[in-house]
Amino acid sequence: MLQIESLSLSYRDTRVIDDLDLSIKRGESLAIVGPSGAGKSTLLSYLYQQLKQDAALCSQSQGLVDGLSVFHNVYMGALARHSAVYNLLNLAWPMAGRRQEVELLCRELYLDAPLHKPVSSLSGGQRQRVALARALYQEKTTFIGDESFSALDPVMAQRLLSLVKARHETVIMVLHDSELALSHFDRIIGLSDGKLVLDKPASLLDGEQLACFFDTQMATS
Ligand SMILES: Nc1ncnc2c1ncn2[C@@H]1O[C@H](COP(=O)(O)OP(=O)(O)OP(=O)(O)O)[C@@H](O)[C@H]1O
Repeated sequence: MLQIESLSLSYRDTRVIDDLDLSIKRGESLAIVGPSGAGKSTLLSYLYQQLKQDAALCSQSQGLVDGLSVFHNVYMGALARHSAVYNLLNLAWPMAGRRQEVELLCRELYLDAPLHKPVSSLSGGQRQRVALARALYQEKTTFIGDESFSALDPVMAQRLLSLVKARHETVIMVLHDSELALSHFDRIIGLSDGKLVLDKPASLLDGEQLACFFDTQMATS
């Protein structure tokens, strides 16, 4: 699906991704781990740029429009699937079918906030689920997520990850949770200072081998 060779990325004079080789196969679930500043988000946005025709991105910054409702924010995921006129009409006067779709999706994500509520009044975990719903509503074959579950408890994170995997052929995610990476992903890659220092099937790894890729575990070890 994607083959990257000798990739280097910089911000001004600072090298953030350094001489990285990576291939990703269709159908894989790939977790990206690494301490803060290792270059995970930079690599993820590069992957999205390469795959965006078929991929939905759920980024760390979320990109929600605070003044707009849950419905409007989620519906934005479908803008590319409809004509401009249809979108304008539907954003002004939401159609029953679209409302039902968004409502059902929110229910599947255990998001109990009313659809008309502005996202500015939601909790961090609710906002994260609105961003997730918008990405799922794009109905792409690949999901690219940057710490998409960081504001949720581990049980909820596992439920939502299962849902994301059921709806996408390929899943690529930056994770800050070694349990989740080990239990739900086929393959784990680890970054350190912009270099790819780990690339193994999750079945060959354990929590101890991953500890150095997580800031909290580094701080407590
Ligand atoms: N827009 C930017 N301008 C300048 N430097 C940046 C920018 N974005 C990221 N960087 C730098 O690039 C490096 C890697 O950042 P990146 O966000 O990719 O790391 P990360 O592994 O995702 O970190 P975190 O886990 O904290 O989100 C960091 O040193 C960061 O300061």
